[in-house]
Amino acid sequence: MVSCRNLRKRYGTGDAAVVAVDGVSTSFAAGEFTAIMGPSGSGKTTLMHLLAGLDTPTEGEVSLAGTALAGLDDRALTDLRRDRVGFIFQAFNLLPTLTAEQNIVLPLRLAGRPVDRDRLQRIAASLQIGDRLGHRPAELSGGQQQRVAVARALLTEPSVVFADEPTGALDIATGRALLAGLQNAARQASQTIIMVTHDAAAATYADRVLIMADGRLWDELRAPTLESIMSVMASVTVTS
Ligand SMILES: Nc1ncnc2c1ncn2[C@@H]1O[C@H](COP(=O)(O)OP(=O)(O)OP(=O)(O)O)[C@@H](O)[C@H]1O
Repeated sequence: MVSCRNLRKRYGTGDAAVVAVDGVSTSFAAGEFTAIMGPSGSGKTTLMHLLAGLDTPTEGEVSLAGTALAGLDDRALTDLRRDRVGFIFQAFNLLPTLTAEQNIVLPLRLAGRPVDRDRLQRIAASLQIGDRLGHRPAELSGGQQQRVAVARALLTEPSVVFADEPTGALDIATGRALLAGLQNAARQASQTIIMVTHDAAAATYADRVLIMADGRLWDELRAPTLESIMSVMASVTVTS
């Protein structure tokens, strides 16, 4: 569903240049839930942005939902993202003048697609924001805003969902509900989930964990457990 080959991203030039992603090749199957882990600065967010077409690689290729991103103009890329991709990022990008519910249904409205009210209610209830739907973002806590962004990403049933630290601002119970929701989206709706996290407990919800170090893939775990993740993370050495 998503794949990349020899992906490289360099920021800046000369002495100030930073190679954030340094030759990554991997793929993410339909219905697979992958967590990306690694030390701060190891390139996790940059890799995710490249895979999502939010940033352009210095070298290498990305294919998203069967389409090579390099061949797309801005308009085609925007259409592909709107139709096939959901985002759960740290910046929730909620529109301040709209209510939570209006924010959640906005992508469907923009695409001219009908809103399944039952599904909306189910997703909102599972994320524990069912009683906050009439509120504007400024009237919601950070964690509630995050869950509104998650509901917005899941409602359209995109083929691929990118999540950047989705449990960061949540209490443990709500975080688990969110992770179980992502796991269900992968298992039941065959959505491909790609999640960056620092939280090993969160990563155990994934089918596999990619561990990055210095912009490269350091290791890959299938059917990860807390123990196996902690063990690999402890083995990561950072050279720069
Ligand atoms: N726009 C940018 N311009 C210059 N350097 C950047 C830019 N974005 C990221 N970097 C650098 O690229 C490297 C990888 O950053 P990235 O944000 O991908 O890491 P990360 O693993 O997601 O880190 P964290 O866990 O701290 O969020 C870092 O050294 C960072 O300083």
